[in-house]
Amino acid sequence: MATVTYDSATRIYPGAKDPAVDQLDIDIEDGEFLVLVGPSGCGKSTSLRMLAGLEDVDQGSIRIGERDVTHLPPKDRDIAMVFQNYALYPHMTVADNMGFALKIAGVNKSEIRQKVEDAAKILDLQGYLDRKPKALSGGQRQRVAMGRAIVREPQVFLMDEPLSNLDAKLRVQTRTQIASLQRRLGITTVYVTHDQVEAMTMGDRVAVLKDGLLQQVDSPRRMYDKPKNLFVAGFIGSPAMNLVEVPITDGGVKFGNSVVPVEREALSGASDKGDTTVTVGCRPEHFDIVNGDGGGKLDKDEKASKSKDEHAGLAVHVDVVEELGADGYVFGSAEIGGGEKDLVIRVSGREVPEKGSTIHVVPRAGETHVFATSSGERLSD
Ligand SMILES: Nc1ncnc2c1ncn2[C@@H]1O[C@H](COP(=O)(O)OP(=O)(O)OP(=O)(O)O)[C@@H](O)[C@H]1O
Repeated sequence: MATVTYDSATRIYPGAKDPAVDQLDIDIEDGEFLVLVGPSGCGKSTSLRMLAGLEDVDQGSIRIGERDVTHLPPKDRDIAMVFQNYALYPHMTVADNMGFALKIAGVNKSEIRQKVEDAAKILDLQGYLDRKPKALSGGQRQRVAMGRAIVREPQVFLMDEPLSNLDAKLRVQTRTQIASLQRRLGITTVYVTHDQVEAMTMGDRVAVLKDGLLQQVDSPRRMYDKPKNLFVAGFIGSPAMNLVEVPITDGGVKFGNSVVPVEREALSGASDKGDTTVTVGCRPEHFDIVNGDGGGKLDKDEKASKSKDEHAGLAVHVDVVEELGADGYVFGSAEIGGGEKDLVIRVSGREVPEKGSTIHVVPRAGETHVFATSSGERLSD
């Protein structure tokens, strides 16, 4: 087991103008499950391949534990990689596939057999050791690829989209299995995915990349609750956070009729930069329906007592309703900051409003986010 340190690690592909990975700094703890996530082309595979030794590091360095591995060949790094396509040898049995790296390393036959059987037990592959990969399901092949990594008992696991060839249901099952297996083995793991749900459900911490630049590295909870900038706010969460540009006014920031508290210094910081607007964010589940229309949450007495709030509510015209069973999502539009803005609002699956109706909502106190419109940086706490 070991820590992994990216220290200003940079990769510039020959002939490229901009770095594919630009001064990446991440300290990964011993035994940690770190997920690299971001849109296509953001540099996550390159970052992983730099750690694997499959891509040059042009500036900066990478360490595994105390060892500087920046210029070591892959075989000397004590890592095991699980690829997207599994890269199993079709002519070898499952057992031979799993034990191949140990055979090359000169480990004796009985020890290899023991390690393969131990890994097969963990992965529920005992009954398949004599089969060839073509006689396995996608999920079983994926487990063989995992098994091949496990038998090597490496210091670090590297995984590049290992679930992308599985269907949606199996992907959900397998991600839970991989996450719990990793926790059991306690081996430091770096995992690449473009799927933010996968990132949030599997990682101890998540690192979001964009255009080769690290945007934020944090626990899934913090990433969701306190996105550092507009990009992370829009990327993490599904459906995405509602982000609306509104004018800066003296009393703070107005979202419909609700005033969103922002520290005075943060606002003056934004206006010092010449910004006349800020961007306010509110997640779909952080709106309260205040008039009961369509929301139906409030009984008559409550409605009467809430009558004051009705005036505070933002009128949202319901364009489309997506019913997902437990939840429903209202896709609507509202007038905010002098313009018509699209909004997504989560409602209870049993109380979805009619398409074409109007509901009134207020962003829940303490659940709004404020970002500088020009730089995208977070202004609110
Ligand atoms: N061998 C290469 N030669 C030149 N440019 C490359 C090479 N490999 C990747 N790139 C470029 O580097 C950038 C980062 O690529 P990378 O594969 O790391 O992205 P990614 O985030 O893993 O994307 P994806 O999710 O699509 O796999 C991209 O702009 C890509 O076009």
